[in-house]
Amino acid sequence: MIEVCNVTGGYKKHKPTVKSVAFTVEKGSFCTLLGPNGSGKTTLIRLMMGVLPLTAGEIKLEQKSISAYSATQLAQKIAVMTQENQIGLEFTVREIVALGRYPFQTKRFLNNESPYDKEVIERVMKRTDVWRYRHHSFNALSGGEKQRVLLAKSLAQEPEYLLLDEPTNHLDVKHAMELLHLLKELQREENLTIVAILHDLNIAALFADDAILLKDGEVYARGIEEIFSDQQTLQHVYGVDLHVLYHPGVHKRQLAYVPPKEEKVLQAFSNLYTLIENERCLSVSFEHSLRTLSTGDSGKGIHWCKQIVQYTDEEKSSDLLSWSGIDHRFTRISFYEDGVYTWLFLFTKSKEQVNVVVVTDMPLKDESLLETAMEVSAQLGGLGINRGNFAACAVRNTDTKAVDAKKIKAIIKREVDKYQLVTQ
Ligand SMILES: Nc1ncnc2c1ncn2[C@@H]1O[C@H](COP(=O)(O)OP(=O)(O)OP(=O)(O)O)[C@@H](O)[C@H]1O
Repeated sequence: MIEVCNVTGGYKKHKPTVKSVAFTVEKGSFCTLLGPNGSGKTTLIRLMMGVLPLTAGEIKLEQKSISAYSATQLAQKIAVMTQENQIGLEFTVREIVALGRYPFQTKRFLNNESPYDKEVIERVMKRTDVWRYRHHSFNALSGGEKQRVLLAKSLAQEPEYLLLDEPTNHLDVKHAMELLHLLKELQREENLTIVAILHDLNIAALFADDAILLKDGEVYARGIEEIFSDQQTLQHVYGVDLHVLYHPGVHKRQLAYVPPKEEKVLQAFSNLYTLIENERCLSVSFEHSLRTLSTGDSGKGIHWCKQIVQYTDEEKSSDLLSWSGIDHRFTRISFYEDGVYTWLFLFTKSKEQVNVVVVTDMPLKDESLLETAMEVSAQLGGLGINRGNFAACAVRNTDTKAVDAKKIKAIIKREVDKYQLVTQ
């Protein structure tokens, strides 16, 4: 266990970079240090390693102050992987990794490797996928390759604790995921305790068990669940607009960053779509993708959609929102304008079911699209009509204005009632 007890310190005595930071890293856990550039993450790692002096507080490793450990004793327990990407002398990759065995060697010479040292060096190089570069010069490697060599050097120390400063820096997505998987394996198999500075918040949310969020050298928030469920905290600390989402495949949260909004002049509603009605189909297509909720044969769910096609024959299309088997005799296309917003309704019939497409420039967010779908379903059901396929498209997927649910209900009722007359 590592205990960071009210630690203050940095580069200037009277202006500390890290201020009264306190947290505990449990043995065998994976804790990530988060925070924007300059928030003090690297400085905190340096303070934890005793590289920088503390002005106040204490760092304890297994209940004992780190100042009570000798440098060798500490190196036998903790390995640190920093961002030192340039090494002055010409070392081969293997020589760099072999430096990790230094704390265990009694005679401190490079060629004093025991058979066990050799075995460890080979094992960690293979595990980090750098064995094939063993005879290459370290300085001639790419940034990502160097990063993996530095990890191999840290692992060669066979540490119980591993402190990593941006380990995925320079790594492509495959190598970043592999490195994190490897760390998780080591955590599981060897009970390795990991403290890692991570800039990629989505990677942090996927792999870490615990998190400390720093802002201006102080702990602003802590805990994976607490930090990643709170959109406002992350927006405030990082100063970017983002959404917190659930990962579709695993029980984790992920972030979707929102680009700065472009000032767009909203076009007249009639210029936003193209309607085609011919023997083969009824198609509505949009110049830009619209936020769409649908139950079509293809393109089910909430997504962005550029075209909805309803075929008269049993045709199917997999790359756009479509359904088939409509009877043109029962098609009704109508508009509703309330002076501010416009609604386009397409009613069609296939077999004994009524399909509905609703397009509007009213700013509807996803919840309102869902409410629209439920309202259409309820209204049709109330009239004893079987609901078939459905799509609701919003020109603007925003939440800036509260949507008047009563008004939507009244518009849908009016249009469904009118359609009922067509089917009779
Ligand atoms: N050697 C140094 N001497 C003086 N000030 C330093 C030194 N290293 C860092 N600082 C300052 O300390 C503050 C915190 O830096 P630190 O590197 O700890 O932040 P960080 O959170 O790791 O940032 P990043 O995400 O950019 O790596 C910054 O304002 C930085 O300018």
